Amino acid sequence: MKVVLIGVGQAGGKLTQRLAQYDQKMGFGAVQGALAVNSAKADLRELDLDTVLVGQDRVKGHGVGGDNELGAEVMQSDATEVMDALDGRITAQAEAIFVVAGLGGGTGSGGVPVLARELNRVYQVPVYGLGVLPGRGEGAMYQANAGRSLKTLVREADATLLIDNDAWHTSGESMGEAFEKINQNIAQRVGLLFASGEAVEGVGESVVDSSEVINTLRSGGIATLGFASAAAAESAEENVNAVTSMTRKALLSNLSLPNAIEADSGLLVVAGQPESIPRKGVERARKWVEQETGSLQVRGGDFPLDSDRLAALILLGGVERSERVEEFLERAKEASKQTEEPDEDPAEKFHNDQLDDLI
Ligand SMILES: Nc1nc2c(ncn2[C@@H]2O[C@H](COP(=O)(O)OP(=O)(O)OP(=O)(O)O)[C@@H](O)[C@H]2O)c(=O)[nH]1
Repeated sequence: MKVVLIGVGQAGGKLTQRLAQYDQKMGFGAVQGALAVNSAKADLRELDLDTVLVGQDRVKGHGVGGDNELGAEVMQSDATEVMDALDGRITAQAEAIFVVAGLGGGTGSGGVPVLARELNRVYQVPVYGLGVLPGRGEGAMYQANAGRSLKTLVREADATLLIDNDAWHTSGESMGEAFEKINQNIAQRVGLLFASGEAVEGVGESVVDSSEVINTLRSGGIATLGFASAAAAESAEENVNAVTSMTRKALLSNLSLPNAIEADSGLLVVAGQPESIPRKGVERARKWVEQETGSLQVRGGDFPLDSDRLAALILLGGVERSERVEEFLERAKEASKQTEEPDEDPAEKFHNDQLDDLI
């Protein structure tokens, strides 16, 4: 899938750079363009990407200090500059645009929903969010910001792929130490998702194509991505168990939003040398994903990759009913009460007024 990436805020910029580098290193050619937008000049200077500084008149290049309402305002005021910088990058080949941000901060949190809305107005291709949720150990401001940002981004983007900062967090490790590992995990699995569906010479009909990624995300809402890999034996027959067991691992213990298994739609991609991918194993694993997710729309396909390993990539769409999302929204609502005036409305569901929309 040919994509254009726009990273907003510090985490958004870093992740966009990692994704572009991974795509280049692997020679996939899926990332067609990448841009970083921030209100903090110093964060942009560290990136090896084209950049746009927003909000200079309001914050003088110093960032919005975690104020995501201000983040949304500066993005709105400077939306024309950002859209101008994108001109010519979103070519006829681009199949999707991803706006990338840590949802707990200020610039990215406030800026991405605004940018998603602007992009959706102008471009025909789907606009997806790639959002990072703060870990449980991060402060109330991060949780509250992320709650409002997520709620608004889900409304404005065609779908939002979520990464939970606790997903690969091991005990004893600080959040800062964990970032490197998390970013690497994100670059690999999201990079493989972008690349699956790229045209490959002499492909068979079981090879996945970009429309399957787009169809899986068509239900909108929140999406998650699972990944696992295993050593491959040479013949496909010997790899049936490897495919089913790595599919189990990808879904049950390695989702970017852990335990968000109940889904509207799914896509299982098995990557590896084409002759080592067992048809029977992929079909068996795909059926198993259908049972586990309760979705009757689980697609399956191969991704030919020159590697001595096999990998399973599982994209799930429409996972917003999951406990993990509810648990996060509860946390965000509690944090909003702490950081703002108390709110007496006890409504508990996602589509309520307790977490105000940002825009
Ligand atoms: N996974 C990951 N998360 C990060 C990284 N850097 C920051 N975050 C998370 O992103 C949130 C903070 O967002 P930032 O991107 O730092 O903030 P910002 O958008 O630049 O906003 P301001 O600094 O307030 O202008 C927090 O929840 C962090 O946990 C990173 O490199 N990787």
